[in-house]
Amino acid sequence: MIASALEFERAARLRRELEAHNHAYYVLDAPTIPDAEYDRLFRELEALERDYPELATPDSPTQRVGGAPMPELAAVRHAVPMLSIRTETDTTNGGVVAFDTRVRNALGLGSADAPVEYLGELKFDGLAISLRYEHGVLVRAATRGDGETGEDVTHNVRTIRQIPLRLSGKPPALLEVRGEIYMRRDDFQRLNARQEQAGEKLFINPRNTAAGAVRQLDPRIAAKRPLSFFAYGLGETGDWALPPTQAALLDAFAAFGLPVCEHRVVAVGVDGLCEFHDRIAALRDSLPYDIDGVVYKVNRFDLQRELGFVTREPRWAVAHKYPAQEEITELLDIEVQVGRTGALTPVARLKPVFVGGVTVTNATLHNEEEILRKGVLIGDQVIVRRAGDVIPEVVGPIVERRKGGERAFVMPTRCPVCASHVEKAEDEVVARCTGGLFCPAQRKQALLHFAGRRAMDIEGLGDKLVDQLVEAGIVKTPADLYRLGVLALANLQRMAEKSAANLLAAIEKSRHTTLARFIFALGIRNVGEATAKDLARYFGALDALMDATPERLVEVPDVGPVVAQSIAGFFGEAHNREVIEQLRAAGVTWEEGAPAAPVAGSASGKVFVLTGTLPTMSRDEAKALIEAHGGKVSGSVSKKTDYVVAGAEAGSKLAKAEELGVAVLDQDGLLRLLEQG
Ligand SMILES: NC(=O)c1ccc[n+]([C@@H]2O[C@H](COP(=O)([O-])OP(=O)(O)OC[C@H]3O[C@@H](n4cnc5c(N)ncnc54)[C@H](O)[C@@H]3O)[C@@H](O)[C@H]2O)c1
Ligand SMILES: [Zn+2]
Repeated sequence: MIASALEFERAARLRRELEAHNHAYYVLDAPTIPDAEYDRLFRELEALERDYPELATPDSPTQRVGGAPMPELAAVRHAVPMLSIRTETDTTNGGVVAFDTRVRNALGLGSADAPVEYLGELKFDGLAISLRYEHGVLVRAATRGDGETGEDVTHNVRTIRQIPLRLSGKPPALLEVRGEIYMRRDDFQRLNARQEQAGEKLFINPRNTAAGAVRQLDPRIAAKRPLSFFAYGLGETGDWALPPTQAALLDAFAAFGLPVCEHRVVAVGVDGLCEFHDRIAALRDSLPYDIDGVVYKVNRFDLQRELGFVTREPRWAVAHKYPAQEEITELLDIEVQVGRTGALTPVARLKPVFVGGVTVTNATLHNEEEILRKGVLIGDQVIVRRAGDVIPEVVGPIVERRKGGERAFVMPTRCPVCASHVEKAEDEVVARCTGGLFCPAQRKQALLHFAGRRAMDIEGLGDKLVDQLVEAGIVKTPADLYRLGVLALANLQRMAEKSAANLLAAIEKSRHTTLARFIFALGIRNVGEATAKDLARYFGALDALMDATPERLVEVPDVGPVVAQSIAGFFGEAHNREVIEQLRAAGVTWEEGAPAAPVAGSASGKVFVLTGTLPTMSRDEAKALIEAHGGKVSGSVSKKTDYVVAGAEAGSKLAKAEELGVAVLDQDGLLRLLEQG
């Protein structure tokens, strides 16, 4: 066949694209498409070049390994080139049969000859490295580069604890060990958690993070990235009398103190390889690191030598890949889910995609900031990753594939479940629905909290019962509890008449409570039992609390701006007020008193901060004394602080007071002030 202009152009285009992807992957360590997509393009070009040999060029990506070395790093020539491995595309056992047949034919074996012995290994998803040991001492580490010339990365590799600087046992005078540097999945997650905390860019996946770390110019950066290593092959070996097989070589490596993966098996013929393939496939998710497949190698070195090489790969090895852990799909929409505590979580709705062995249709995006950080737009082509038993995630968009119709996600200002307003505290990343008492998404949580022992104390209203009551639609808000009858309860599964009567009695008993318990029972965010008590004491009556402004609320002892905002936000939501009215109408009562008389004491209206150890008073005693004189004690020093009371070993708060010019008192000074006013 003669290639038409169409095929000619397609091949040229594929070469250009693959070239650009090689650069992004091998040189920048920042690929923009998943490996699976790259492999599809690569195979398309291979097929074109096979069908139309005149399209093949000597510089085609199908003819070469890796990418150009970085000029900033010193070049290292590999005496024994670092090759690629042919990937068997047939994902069934056909691939194994084809490989075994090729090997047998090349070795001139007939059907009467014994099956070939192979070594099955894992195909680690990391970065190939060549370690040169002279007289047992690590003298140089080099990347693969373009296979002929790599980069000197000794300075970084020395920081990897798993790579011995000196071999143990009786190593030969010269030994080049080849292997894979990779990052464990848990190390990767911890690293990203640290990045997130520091507000820094998240890494995409373990492979590119490992490769990026090894190719840093500054070894201090590499030292901070937790890297691991497995040895699996040989470069230059001088006059070392080689072990006879790959299996024996790996044992020798282990004896030298080099890490060797435990999952390796001598497999006899096609059946042995298939068994290994299936066993590892079942194990893959539970391995602590990513693998993209298994590798089969002819075990005997004399046979390997006989088989030799083609352009970029040995004839004696083949890789069998597993389903990709990263794939491309379309981000159809971003929906918002409301959790039990009212947290709003954006969830990516994806065009179904097969990745990591399962079909994925949605993935969490955690929060709004995460979406901004990843830069994904609704309608984008995105990379989806599912590795191990980690939940699927959207890695990022493929920006080059945007068509212009994509749109940004906007966090709703109303809860998508109950339409209450949504609030996001200044120092929080999570947005929340404020309709705690009313929101169906938060119903179960709200009821359980309401019925809790330290709240309304409704005995017998636990997890299972709340589930049933909510799922049967019998109870929607706490107020509905007080309208329950025996009839409704009798319809529930496994509810005996006796326990129904007991529950109703417990509900009845809870009808009369205290204001503090009632406030706590409402489940206002950041309002615990102690704060509820303070609020009850300070305001005396519920209406006064409900109408208090944030400015007024911060006057309550121990209530800061964040708590004040939660309280005001909660009562600002009309739905919550409705439920409170219903509770009152249902006969829930408590004693109300007068608001705590503002203590017209000597410290009235003044804000104090306590720090260090006072000579005779505990911190609680000092606080009680200040409050008894009408003062307020706050936890941190600001411009609003009137006095800092400093004892022995006062720390940063004292320094801050001095910096802001706030008056500083010792214990005597405090006592004098409170006495005299
Ligand atoms: N996403 C992109 O843009 C992009 C671009 C270029 C390459 N790639 C990916 O890179 C890979 C191609 O690179 P390649 O030429 O290195 O081929 P390869 O990764 O498929 O196979 C060769 C490599 O396998 C590794 N390996 C792991 N375990 C091994 C073992 N037990 N024994 C021997 N070797 C082992 C070695 O590092 C070796 O260099 C493909 O997976 C491709 O998808 C992706
Ligand atoms: Zn809601």
